[in-house]
Amino acid sequence: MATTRAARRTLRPLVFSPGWAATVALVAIALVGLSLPPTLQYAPLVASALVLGLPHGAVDHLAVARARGRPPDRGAVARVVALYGVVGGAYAVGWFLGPAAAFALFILVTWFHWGQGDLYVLVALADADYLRSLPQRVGTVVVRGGLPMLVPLLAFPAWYRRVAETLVGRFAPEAVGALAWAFRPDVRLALGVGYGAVVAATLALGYVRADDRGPWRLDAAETLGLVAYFALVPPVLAIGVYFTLWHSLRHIARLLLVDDGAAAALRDREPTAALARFARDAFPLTAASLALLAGLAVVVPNPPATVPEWVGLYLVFIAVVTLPHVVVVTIMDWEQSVWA
Ligand SMILES: CC1=C(/C=C/C(C)=C/C=C/C(C)=C/C=O)C(C)(C)CCC1
Ligand SMILES: [Fe+2]
Repeated sequence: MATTRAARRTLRPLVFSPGWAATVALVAIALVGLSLPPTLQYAPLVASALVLGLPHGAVDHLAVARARGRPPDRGAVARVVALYGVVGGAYAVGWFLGPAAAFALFILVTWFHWGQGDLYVLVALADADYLRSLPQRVGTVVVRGGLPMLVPLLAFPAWYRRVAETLVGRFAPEAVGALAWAFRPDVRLALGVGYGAVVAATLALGYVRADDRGPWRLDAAETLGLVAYFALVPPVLAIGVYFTLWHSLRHIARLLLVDDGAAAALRDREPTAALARFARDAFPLTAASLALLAGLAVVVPNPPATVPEWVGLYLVFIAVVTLPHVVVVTIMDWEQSVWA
């Protein structure tokens, strides 16, 4: 991977510490039995529309060319815009036609995408060379993506169902019934047992194959720490913090490393200058996204009226842009040999 050591060294503490600090703090708060007021629980997800969250995808139009080591020209930008129009547009129509299926797809796509984001960090920033084979890397994606997408279903099924209802309810409230099976205790038990087996097998194989145990220990500590986090912290708060300070921050670090100007700033130990470049690149499409979100609020059958309903609609919007975003990130994975 053609990223210089100096740039990675500047980046590493900035990438890992905020996510760790926030997860440890929220686990501690949960363990002492405190619960944050609902407004505060929604705050990180609301803030993600402006800070880190939405912006992390708003440079996709530049990211593919940069990952290929080329300056993004008009053609490259136009191709990504077309990808968003076609793939995102089709999926948006899908939400109107079959909102329950669209929700299930959202969960599966996020599972893959948040898993692939962590796989990149392990390989590129944490030197996880014990991940030697494709099955191990697939296992790692299943494990890492399952932390935010499956653990809350096991620990907080009522919350999970309520969020599903709020998303699906913008289109057809009764359609959520089609998902009832996923919340049954026997289904959740089976999912939990199967997932636990994949976690144990993936970590055990990594342990055996690790020459240097340091990166493996980091992987295991993050995995088990996030199991505790998603099992104890109420899901809307947990996902909001994870989306911004974990997934998005890590992806932004990846974007800085493929932007020559930002990488040079990182080599000079000027992370603020690197971040300023990112903010400038991300601003136009973040603003455009918020305008599209406002448009979506007008055309859905049941426009949002409360904060949770607005958050539900925001998540539908995120779902729609995440599908093309995953295509972009998967091409980056390919260019950067993340899977092999
Ligand atoms: C809020 C929330 C949920 C779903 C959140 C999702 C699916 C977010 C996806 C965000 C993406 C894909 C961002 C882009 O990278 C759950 C799990 C239903 C549980 C209850 C709280
Ligand atoms: Fe992402």
